[in-house]
Amino acid sequence: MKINKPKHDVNPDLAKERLKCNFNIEEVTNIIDGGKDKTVQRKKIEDIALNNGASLDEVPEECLSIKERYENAVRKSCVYGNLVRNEMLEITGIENFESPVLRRTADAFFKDISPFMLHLGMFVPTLIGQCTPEQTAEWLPKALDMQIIGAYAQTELGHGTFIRGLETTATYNPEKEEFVLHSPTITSYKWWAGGLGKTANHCVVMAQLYTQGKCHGTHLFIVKIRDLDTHMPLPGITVGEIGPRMGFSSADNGFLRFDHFRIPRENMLMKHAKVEKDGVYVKSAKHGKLTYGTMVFIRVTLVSEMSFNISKAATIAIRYSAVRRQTELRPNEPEPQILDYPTQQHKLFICIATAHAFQLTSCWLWNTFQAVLADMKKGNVDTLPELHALSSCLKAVSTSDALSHIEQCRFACGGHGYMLSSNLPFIYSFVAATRTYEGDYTVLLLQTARFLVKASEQAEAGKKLTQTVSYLNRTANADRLNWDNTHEGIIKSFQVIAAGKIGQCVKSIRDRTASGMDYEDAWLMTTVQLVGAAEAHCRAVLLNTYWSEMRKITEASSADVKKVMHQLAVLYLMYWALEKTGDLLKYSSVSKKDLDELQRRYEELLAELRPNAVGLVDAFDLRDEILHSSLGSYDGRVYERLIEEAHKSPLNDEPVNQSFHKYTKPLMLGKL
Ligand SMILES: CCCCC/C=C\C/C=C\C/C=C\C/C=C\C/C=C\CCCCC(=O)SCCNC(=O)CCNC(=O)[C@H](O)C(C)(C)COP(=O)(O)OP(=O)(O)OC[C@H]1O[C@@H](n2cnc3c(N)ncnc32)[C@H](O)[C@@H]1OP(=O)(O)O
Ligand SMILES: Cc1cc2nc3c(=O)[nH]c(=O)nc-3n(C[C@H](O)[C@H](O)[C@H](O)COP(=O)(O)OP(=O)(O)OC[C@H]3O[C@@H](n4cnc5c(N)ncnc54)[C@H](O)[C@@H]3O)c2cc1C
Repeated sequence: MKINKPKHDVNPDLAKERLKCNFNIEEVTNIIDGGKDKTVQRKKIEDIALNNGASLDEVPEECLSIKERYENAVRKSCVYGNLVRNEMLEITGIENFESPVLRRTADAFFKDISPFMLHLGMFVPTLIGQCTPEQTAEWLPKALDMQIIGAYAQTELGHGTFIRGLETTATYNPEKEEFVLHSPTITSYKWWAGGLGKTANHCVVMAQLYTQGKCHGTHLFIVKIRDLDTHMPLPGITVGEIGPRMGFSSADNGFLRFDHFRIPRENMLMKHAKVEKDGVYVKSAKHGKLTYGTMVFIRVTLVSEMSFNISKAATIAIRYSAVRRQTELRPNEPEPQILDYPTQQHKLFICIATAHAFQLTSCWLWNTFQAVLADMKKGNVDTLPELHALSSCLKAVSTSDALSHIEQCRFACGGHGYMLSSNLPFIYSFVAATRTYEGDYTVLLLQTARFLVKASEQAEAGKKLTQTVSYLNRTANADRLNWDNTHEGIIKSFQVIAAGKIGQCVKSIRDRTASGMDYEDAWLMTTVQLVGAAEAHCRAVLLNTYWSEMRKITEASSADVKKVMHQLAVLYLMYWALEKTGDLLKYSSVSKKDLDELQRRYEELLAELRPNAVGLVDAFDLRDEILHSSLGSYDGRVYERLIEEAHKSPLNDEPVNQSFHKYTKPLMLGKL
């Protein structure tokens, strides 16, 4: 495999680590990419991005003012967008505009985020999923060609989670064949939409549809908000940026208020429901929630996005841990590499395993999503509830796990991990947002819980369940599982934990309703348990999917690759078994002795993986331009880079800052 040769000598400790690696790195890279041809394609696309102006910042993004950061991000987005349009999509195929490869190369341009991300990330997918063929023909080519730039404006100041509570109205006027968009209250301001504040000239808007005096609930509309030539907001539109945030600092999250703003009837996205010219409302959808389709799509893609983010953080922290030496273990011996500490391995090796677990699960989820879309094309929506339940819990758990693993990577890098130049704070604050946006963690787990409670009741009634909950058919009446200290045994025990927790939720709800509570209150009182049950179900799905997909995908691999991939998956199973010992003790016959044995094997496995740690992160094949990290570069020149980055601080532009003469000196002289 062609690697991008470092310009400098590689740090000797890192070089030694690479000699220790006992498997073929390229083979693992191919597995992660989904095949050798995909690796070749990815590298070709990365070359286009990296040879054409990526990383073109003279001053680090974070040293710029808010305005400069935004303007710089727009400049780079235009360079990048042009490459996507003219070169990269030629390679992926236009239908793959959401390819993770494009997302990955975008990181070479932006440490933080592109103001155009939501254009490709949500605006275009909404057009694809919600337009009639005529509307698609009208809007999609313009959007893909970036003649129009869009945002996705759903959330309002007063409501994000509860979509049915949105207040923006779209009232149909049959005389003029127009909708009138209006924001009737302060809480109905659209709020948060990425790219809306300053960049977009169009947006998709979720609003309550009124026609013939009746509200038909939330529907989607495409709205031109700015003049295409002057970029001035159109009359009736108030639009702006919502202000500084924890992350997303180079983008322009926006607010938007409508004052009786008129749009043509054809601007309602009418794939699933329409308003006729005379104002008659016609619903064609066989399922009530198809307008939520873009959210399901993004939740599906976020699982792979989390794998990518963990792999970046793990690469940085593991390479750094190979270079960093700290503390004397024995007198007169060199300080060990911090990677030699089992506690460090415990923080970091799970990150490698989790990146693989999420990558394989995301491919499986993507295939499930495609199968559901194919069913829906044939008019069958029966498989949608299971997809919604799955994508909800996998989005919730993958973003939450990614966040805590990335935080561990930062801890693993000590003080230097706190530097923005390490890139870990950027990765962390980006992922922190994912736990909230596209459906908050708790809220989405409660959606999965609804599905699980129903499934449990069906299992109780002897009905055969769909694949991801079929374990409820086998375990619904099982009291405590006989502990079986094998890999399959661990997976089964997670299914029994999930079944036990779901069963306990059903019982709590029934007990509460039996004692006179109405169902809504009984549900509400049980929500802490319901969130736990949905999380347990998600863990069972993740463990089972990772294990079975890993075995499938490595069937033809070399023995060494098979071994190391197997070790990672076992590490993942053991890690989660040890994290959930309380649940295991409650729902299986596991003993203290079994758990001690599991702990011992886990610690041995960390030591077995240790020589391959750097090789495993090298297999993620993240080029320095994508990693943007003083701590994680391929050559391990950590200290040199930290100093180089320090010199870029604008505070070092002059030896004495003017504030000394203005404030400090007068203070020192008592002249303030
Ligand atoms: C040009 C160069 C540019 C450079 C660009 C660089 C790179 C780009 C390249 C690629 C991009 C790649 C990636 C981009 C990735 C990500 C994008 C990035 C950022 C995204 C930013 C975030 C955007 C947002 O946040 S948008 C707003 C999202 N909002 C939410 O998610 C709200 C959450 N709330 C809900 O979903 C719902 O309100 C709810 C909680 C589900 C409740 O809904 P409700 O209507 O009240 O329903 P109810 O609870 O009563 O349930 C009834 C019934 O319906 C079922 N149900 C609910 N939802 C669904 C559904 N979606 N599908 C199917 N069924 C559903 C529910 O289960 C109930 O069923 P039942 O009655 O129990 O049977
Ligand atoms: C960086 C970022 C980018 C975003 N981009 C966009 C965008 O482009 N377009 C867009 O439309 N939106 C966007 N959003 C908005 C985002 O989708 C919402 O913030 C998100 O859906 C959560 O909704 P909320 O803010 O109303 O939180 P709330 O619903 O108010 O949640 C607050 C708390 O209440 C809890 N809670 C709420 N409801 C329940 C319930 N039923 N049961 C139990 N607990 C509950 C939640 O768990 C949470 O802890 C973005 C947000 C962020 C942070």
